[in-house]
Amino acid sequence: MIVTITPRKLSGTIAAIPSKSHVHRLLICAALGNRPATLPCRVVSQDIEATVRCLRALGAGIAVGGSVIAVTPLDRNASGAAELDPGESGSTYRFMTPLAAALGRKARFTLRGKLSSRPMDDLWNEMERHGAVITGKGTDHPVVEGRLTAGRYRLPGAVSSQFFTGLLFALPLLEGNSRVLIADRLESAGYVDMTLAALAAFGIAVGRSADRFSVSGAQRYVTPAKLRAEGDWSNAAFWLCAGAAGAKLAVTGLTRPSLQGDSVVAELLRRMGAEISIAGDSIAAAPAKLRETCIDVGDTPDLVPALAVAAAAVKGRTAIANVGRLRLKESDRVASVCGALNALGGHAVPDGNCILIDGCGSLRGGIVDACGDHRIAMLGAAASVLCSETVTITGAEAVDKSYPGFFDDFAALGGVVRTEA
Ligand SMILES: O=C(O)C1=C[C@@H](OP(=O)(O)O)[C@@H](O)[C@H](O)C1
Ligand SMILES: C=C(OP(=O)(O)O)C(=O)O
Repeated sequence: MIVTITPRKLSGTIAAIPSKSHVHRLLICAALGNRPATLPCRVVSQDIEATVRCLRALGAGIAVGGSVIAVTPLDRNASGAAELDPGESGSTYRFMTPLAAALGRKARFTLRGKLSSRPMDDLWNEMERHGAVITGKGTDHPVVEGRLTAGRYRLPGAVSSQFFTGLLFALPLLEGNSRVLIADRLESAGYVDMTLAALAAFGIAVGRSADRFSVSGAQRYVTPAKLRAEGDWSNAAFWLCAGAAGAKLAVTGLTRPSLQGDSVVAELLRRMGAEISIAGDSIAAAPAKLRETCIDVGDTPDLVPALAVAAAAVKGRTAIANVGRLRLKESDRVASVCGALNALGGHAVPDGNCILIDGCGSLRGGIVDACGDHRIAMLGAAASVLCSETVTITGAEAVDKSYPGFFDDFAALGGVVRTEA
């Protein structure tokens, strides 16, 4: 799909969609829980559909409809091979791999897009040391068999926090006690904190110290009375950064303090000089004279495409530091973020472990290739608030991965959007 945007001043308020990271976690816990549960979820993205599909394949009963996802827990004693299709969702894939092995299920995966080239080796190595047999590595159809055993796991902290989250869902189901050691600094740590909070809500205890997680075996997931996912700060960041860059935009339904590390975006924009106002669960961002900053995104990699829009509005340099792991996402986001900004007349370059953005307060317009990446498509649209000419986004359907109604919301804010097949 090709989307062409004619620049307009945007204004208005958007209701945050449910956090996909939080919904993944609540669905997995509910599928392992002790009774049926319902989760309000008014927007079901492709990634959420992926988790629903995989949990169904493992035997959970899941009905999606009427802004609610109803979950009947899976039968832990089910056996036989399961066909798991995580689509392009890295979270789903890395959460399901140890979970299927903990349940002793043979899992045949079908991976799509770039997913087979995203890192898995460190997780697989540890799983193989603990009872799993994995074939078809590096293909779109890896197969995981064998039953995972408890013990001492050791993983690098600077590849993907999703390895830790996957193990933390799985290890409480095993017979013995386990430890998961963090080989170096854990990046994207906020996502693991979100996992621990979801587990705690289901009565699962995990010990946490600076360099390890301790997990007792034979724990039971006990479904709480009410499930509710927070509003999605990662996607709200596009509206807030577009607001800081040149529109007055507000997002409602954002929890504070939040389980999501990406909620730091409000603070980061304030540091850049944007006018951020907070009233209850509503956050508004308005342009002001933005200043040069250096932002470390080791814990919040998904914010970079949105922050790049705010950085283009600064008259001066923004250094976005600790970006190495952005190369491991749906696209190489170091290249695709720079490519998108530069295609619109901006100045962004990779510099070691940084992206340097030299803004001049405005952009020209041009053609942005979404590179099969939802967050790059959203970057293109949000950046149009700074453009004097049209912005064309090729592969714009990528937004469906996390935010299917993105262009409807953009139009609701006064955006002028033309769509071609
Ligand atoms: O656990 C999660 O929900 C996520 C963790 C992060 O991945 P990494 O831990 O690989 O950085 C993030 O980029 C991804 O979009 C969602
Ligand atoms: C990287 C992302 O997701 P995942 O890793 O789940 O594919 C994302 O949503 O930006």
